[in-house]
Amino acid sequence: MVTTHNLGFPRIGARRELKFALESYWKGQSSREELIGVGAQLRQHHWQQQAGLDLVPVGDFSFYDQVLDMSFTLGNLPERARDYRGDALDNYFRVARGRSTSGAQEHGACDGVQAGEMTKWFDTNYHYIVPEFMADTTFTLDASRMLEQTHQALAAGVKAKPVIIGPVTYLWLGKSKDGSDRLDLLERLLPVYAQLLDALVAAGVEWVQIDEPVLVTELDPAWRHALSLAYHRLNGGRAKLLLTTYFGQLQDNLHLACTLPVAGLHVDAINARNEIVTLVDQLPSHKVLSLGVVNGRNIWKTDLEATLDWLEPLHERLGDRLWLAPSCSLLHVPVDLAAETRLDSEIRSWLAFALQKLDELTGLANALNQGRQAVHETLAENRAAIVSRRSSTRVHNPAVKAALKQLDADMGQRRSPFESRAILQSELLNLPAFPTTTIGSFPQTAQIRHARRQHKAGELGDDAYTTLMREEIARCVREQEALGLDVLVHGEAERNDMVEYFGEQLDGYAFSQFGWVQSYGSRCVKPPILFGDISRPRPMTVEWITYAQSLTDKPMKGMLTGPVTLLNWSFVRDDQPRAVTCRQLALAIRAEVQDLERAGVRIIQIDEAALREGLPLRKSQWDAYLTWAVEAFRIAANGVSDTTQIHTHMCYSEFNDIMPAIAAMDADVITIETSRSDMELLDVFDDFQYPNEIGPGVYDIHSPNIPGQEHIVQLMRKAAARIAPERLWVNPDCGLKTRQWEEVRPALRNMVEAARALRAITQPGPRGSSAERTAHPK
Ligand SMILES: Nc1nc2c(c(=O)[nH]1)N[C@@H](CNc1ccc(C(=O)N[C@@H](CCC(=O)N[C@@H](CCC(=O)N[C@@H](CCC(=O)O)C(=O)O)C(=O)O)C(=O)O)cc1)CN2
Ligand code: MET
Ligand SMILES: [Zn+2]
Repeated sequence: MVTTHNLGFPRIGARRELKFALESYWKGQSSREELIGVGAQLRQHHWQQQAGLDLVPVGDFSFYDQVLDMSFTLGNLPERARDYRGDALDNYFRVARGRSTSGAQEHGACDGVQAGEMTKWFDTNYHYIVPEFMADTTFTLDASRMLEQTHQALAAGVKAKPVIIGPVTYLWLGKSKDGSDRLDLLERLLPVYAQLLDALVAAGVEWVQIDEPVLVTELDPAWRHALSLAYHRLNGGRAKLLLTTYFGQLQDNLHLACTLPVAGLHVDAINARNEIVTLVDQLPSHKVLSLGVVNGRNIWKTDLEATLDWLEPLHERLGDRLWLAPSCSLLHVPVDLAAETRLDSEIRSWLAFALQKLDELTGLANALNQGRQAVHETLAENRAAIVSRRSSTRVHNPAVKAALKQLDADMGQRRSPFESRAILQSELLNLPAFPTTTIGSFPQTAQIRHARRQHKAGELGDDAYTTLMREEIARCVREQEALGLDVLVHGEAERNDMVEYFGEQLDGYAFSQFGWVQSYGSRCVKPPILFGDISRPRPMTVEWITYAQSLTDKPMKGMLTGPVTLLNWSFVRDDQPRAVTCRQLALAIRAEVQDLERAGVRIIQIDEAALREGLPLRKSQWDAYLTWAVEAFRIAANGVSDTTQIHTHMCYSEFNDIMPAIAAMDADVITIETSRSDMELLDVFDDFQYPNEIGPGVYDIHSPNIPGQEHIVQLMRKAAARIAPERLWVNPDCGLKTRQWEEVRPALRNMVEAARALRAITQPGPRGSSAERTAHPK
């Protein structure tokens, strides 16, 4: 019999129950017990929903992040959080979210602490809390969370398979704080893992899923050796280990993955389909092979018959050793398609969310165990959906395909080089030195969200909604004028999200009502569903921006999301290369850029926050990706005259290995995150002689702390030591939507004051002047 199992279930809840419970607890509106109760109920419910499987994941639930959970399990708290005497859950949230000292003083305790760094989980839009290491880091087991959840599951009759992050991936995900080698900690880490595995077996489980997704990345010999050492050491215990990889191919780690001494191996059979036959050949005959045959990263139905055509011969060879699962944890997809009553029924028939994906898995297993005849109805229904999607006129739009054919290289080319553009733009815009601006969004207040919800529910008419949003924009403009900012934004009040908002307005996109996916902590996104050829039926932002511009004499930035970010943060079609989809998006955004220019908008920002995120996990594939991604941005951005200033924004700062691509985007101004790194990350712009203008973030918007004016001046002076001052802008790290006005106001006031102070102490040359001295990289 084929065994079915799942690698992880979306824990936020079908109605985001966990999000609301967390936020209410954080605001002090509900008790610790209530929060813990919601967690227990969600787990129970999710196990019930997975009861049709042979093995169900346990320990995949988390109150904030599974990597932070692992840090607590291993006793690896950041030094600054170690001797906290308060409640353990409270300490966990302190590390996850940070706590400002000023806030703490209100409670009469000094429990302020800096948040752990957050970074993206492989190539997903999920963000984890980075483990921190030092040469003297030691580990001690705290198995309480894993054991409680395991006991809860076993008591409820769940066929529990605990899930943990493997030791090598755990080290790989973390950062050394003192420059020491993380791998030196492996010897200290392994005994704690051995204890944890023993404790789980003692609790009554047979299998443990141990995730080592590092196996799909390029590993140097030291990391491969670490894997070998780790699993030879852990092999002595009684737990049956299912070594689990996902998100890619094993390639040159394939042999290693096959030979590590474990009881079973899980691989992503969506991304690594071409490796499976080799794997079956090489895998020792006592091992189980779990194939991830249902895509855990998208929302399309699996082609069941094609999958069976491929699986049946493998089943014949492997027999009971064959297990089936989704390709990765279902954390990255929404819970239940059944809730989506408003989706167009044709499009809906093509989709599968987490619960539907598990049904597909059971269907496949039944077909293998009992023959296709046993599930012929399921197969017929599935076939109809697959055929309908393949041939639907909703998917294919000849006009879009024709426009794509018309694309030529000139479309991605500005008319003049940056040096000439900078001079023209500076004459026209007449900005002071160190111009101040923000990244786009201002606080999304409860009133704004509430109004949008009422509008969506039909309780608030279009006109009333527009009026409310205009009022919010007007308020935002007034606030910025009062602060004395130089380049204003409209504040993005009318946008639910920077990606979904555009998805809702483009043809070729569908969107769900409840398709939430966790992005970090309690924050979720509802990725729109890109199912067909993309076109823009009408301008999307022009009215809002021209309204905002009409309220002020200061320049108003147009604000768009770029094609690469729309692609990477949507669920996209799998029936054509991503590069092609991206080019279609680029054409739609290009038309919007040109409409904004025509409407008199002189500065247009095109956010590419997810450009780096889309980098393939293997460096050998970076060039190909960057080539089409940069080309798409250039098509979107460069259809304007020299006098229009193009900005782009990226909310990260590690550009070291992609600098030529960043320069090739040729944006007039790029705003980036740098405040936490003390401007050191600008070295690469200096080394590379990046020629265009840069706004290094001086205000860490992820922290509740308000940056002082002095601090900002210091940061900017450090920036000016690396970048010619006439090419510098002053701005926050990212948008302000998750912050409160009470925090934003004083922070921006200090930022504007800092820019004024800078102007008094530094007199930069005219804009465009230093650019002439540096060679253009292309
Ligand atoms: N797509 C995307 N990815 C991204 C980012 C991003 O901004 N967008 N930023 C980076 C960090 N990730 C983030 C992800 C989400 C949020 C965020 O703020 N999400 C919001 C939801 C945003 C949203 O879509 N809001 C909707 C729905 C709001 C809502 O929940 N309304 C309530 C009702 C409220 C009321 O009636 O008062 C409801 O429907 O129940 C809207 O504004 O319309 C949240 O989780 O709280 C922030 C950062 C990286 N990845
Ligand atoms: N313009 C967007 C904002 O300010 C950019 C965000 S990048 C995640 O929110
Ligand atoms: Zn950002």
